[in-house]
Amino acid sequence: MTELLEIHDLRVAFGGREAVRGVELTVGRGKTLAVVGESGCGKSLTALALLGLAPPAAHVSGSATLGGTELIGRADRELRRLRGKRAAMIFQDPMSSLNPTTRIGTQIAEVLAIHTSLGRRERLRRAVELMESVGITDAARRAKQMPHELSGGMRQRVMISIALAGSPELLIADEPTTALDVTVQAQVLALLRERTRDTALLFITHDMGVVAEIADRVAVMYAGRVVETGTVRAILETPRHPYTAALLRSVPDPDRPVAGELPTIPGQVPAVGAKIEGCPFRPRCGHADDTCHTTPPLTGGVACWHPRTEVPA
Ligand SMILES: Nc1ncnc2c1ncn2[C@@H]1O[C@H](COP(=O)(O)OP(=O)(O)OP(=O)(O)O)[C@@H](O)[C@H]1O
Repeated sequence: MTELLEIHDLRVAFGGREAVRGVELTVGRGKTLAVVGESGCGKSLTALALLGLAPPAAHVSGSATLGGTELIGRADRELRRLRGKRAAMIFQDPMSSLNPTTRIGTQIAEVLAIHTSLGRRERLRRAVELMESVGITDAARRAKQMPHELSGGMRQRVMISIALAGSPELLIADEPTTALDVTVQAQVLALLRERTRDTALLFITHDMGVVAEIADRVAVMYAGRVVETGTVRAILETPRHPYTAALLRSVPDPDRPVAGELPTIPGQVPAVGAKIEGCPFRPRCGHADDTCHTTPPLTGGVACWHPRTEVPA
């Protein structure tokens, strides 16, 4: 059976310099895939490219199908129609998506105007209901407030309600809890888990604690490619790619990873557009040998010529 989202050889380049270098990913219906990797490895660009939201200077190629519909190369007009209805996205900073001078309730009602045939009064009533459904207390009063009058956690709840208003098949969340403090982060994650039971979720994060909390499967990205993919359990307990293992090394208990930043790995991620010969992790890898001068394909969930087979102690 085909998966809801199937990404094949996705590439994003700026003036011939590739930032995303042939991403392979799938997300099943109603499943949550966490995409992890160090800053700059192309996580956000991959997500933006799917919905036609990559910067205008970006050249996007390859294939991404949502329920069989090809997204790459589609006209802006068609992608606009698709966004919100079949796929929606929430970002780290809700202020960047909310209109600072419009009341919260009105903004939700505007989205409902696109997705439903409700009249104006019904839309406002439904907006308040949606706010209640994402745990916003005193919603009728808050609906009349401006975005800056709400806390970061409340604003993110509003964004989640807006994103889910059109009942999309796919929700993309790019570091949606990174800017929140730990308690609020846990509440927003719980809400996302609860509200996306029937929605496929592509969740971008650099926080392994969050991965264990939310995902069914994980894709690890490095230098614009997916280098390992597997179930949360397999990735956290028996990482096979040396990069994944390095990311996890400072996590004391794989069953209960600590929340926080990824540990730093000596060396640097190859720059955007840098010529990469063979395995992109080779210069930082303790297991590299001559074989690694040839690019390892992503076979059996891991792109490595020397995948680890042992269970880490
Ligand atoms: N408009 C642009 N022009 C040139 N390069 C860009 C542009 N936008 C992004 N890039 C480059 O593409 C690379 C990948 O960016 P992306 O935001 O996808 O990384 P990321 O993995 O999401 O990182 P982070 O976790 O920091 O958000 C970055 O190194 C960035 O500098």
